Amino acid sequence: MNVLVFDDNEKLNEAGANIIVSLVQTNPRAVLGLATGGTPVGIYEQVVRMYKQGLVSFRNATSYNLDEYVGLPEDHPESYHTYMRRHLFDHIDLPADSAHLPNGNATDPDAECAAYDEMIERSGQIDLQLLGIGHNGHIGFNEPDTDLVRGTHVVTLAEETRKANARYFDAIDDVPKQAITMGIGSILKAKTILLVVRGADKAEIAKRALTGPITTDVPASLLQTHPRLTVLLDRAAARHLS
Ligand SMILES: O=P(O)(O)OC[C@H]1O[C@](O)(CO)[C@@H](O)[C@@H]1O
Repeated sequence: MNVLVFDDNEKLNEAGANIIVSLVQTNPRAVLGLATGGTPVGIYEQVVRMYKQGLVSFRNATSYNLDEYVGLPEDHPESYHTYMRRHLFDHIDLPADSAHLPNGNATDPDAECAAYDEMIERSGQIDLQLLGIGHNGHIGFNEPDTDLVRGTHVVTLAEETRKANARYFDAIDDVPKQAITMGIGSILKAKTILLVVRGADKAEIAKRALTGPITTDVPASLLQTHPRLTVLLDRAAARHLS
């Protein structure tokens, strides 16, 4: 595990963006696993800046997002489809048909999940999976549980997750109760993983995830088993790590 701690969030964003951009520069056909939430916004800003400087092209790349809410229209301002367009896809040359997110409005969600896994498989697996972490240790929307699911699946969101994400909606009742998420197995199959953790409110879970026991109670703790994991933390999130 390669752990890097930053005093300055801009430097963290640049480091994260550099990892993504360097991968696509050396492998223009790279398969990127992308994340949403507050955590990666600054990294996407830096990726867009580097793209606009002509340093990289995503023309031949492919992306798969971790998750999408169930039942939210694709063009809802808080859908992850909209998020990705707003923060990244509208600003780079990644072809629209190469940018994949689960369809949270599929009439047959199980078939949608199976098809999503098959597509990732056909792309030859994810080269770099970008991840944030929930306060309860979720990655993607894999919530703490007695068992974790290997592939893409429909998940019922933990109340804590709905409360955390309520800041983006008018009211907590508007936050969807379910999502489609890539499973822990799909995440761990990525060739490299880039976990980003920011803020004092994530310090406790960062410590549990990175140094605590490997347990389904903290899904992110399974990342300790990955041979090529890089973690970027700001100083506040790293304060319980020695
Ligand atoms: O970055 P945030 O907004 O704290 O969210 C943490 C994680 O939870 C999710 O919202 C669920 O996938 C991720 O997008 C994110 O990485």
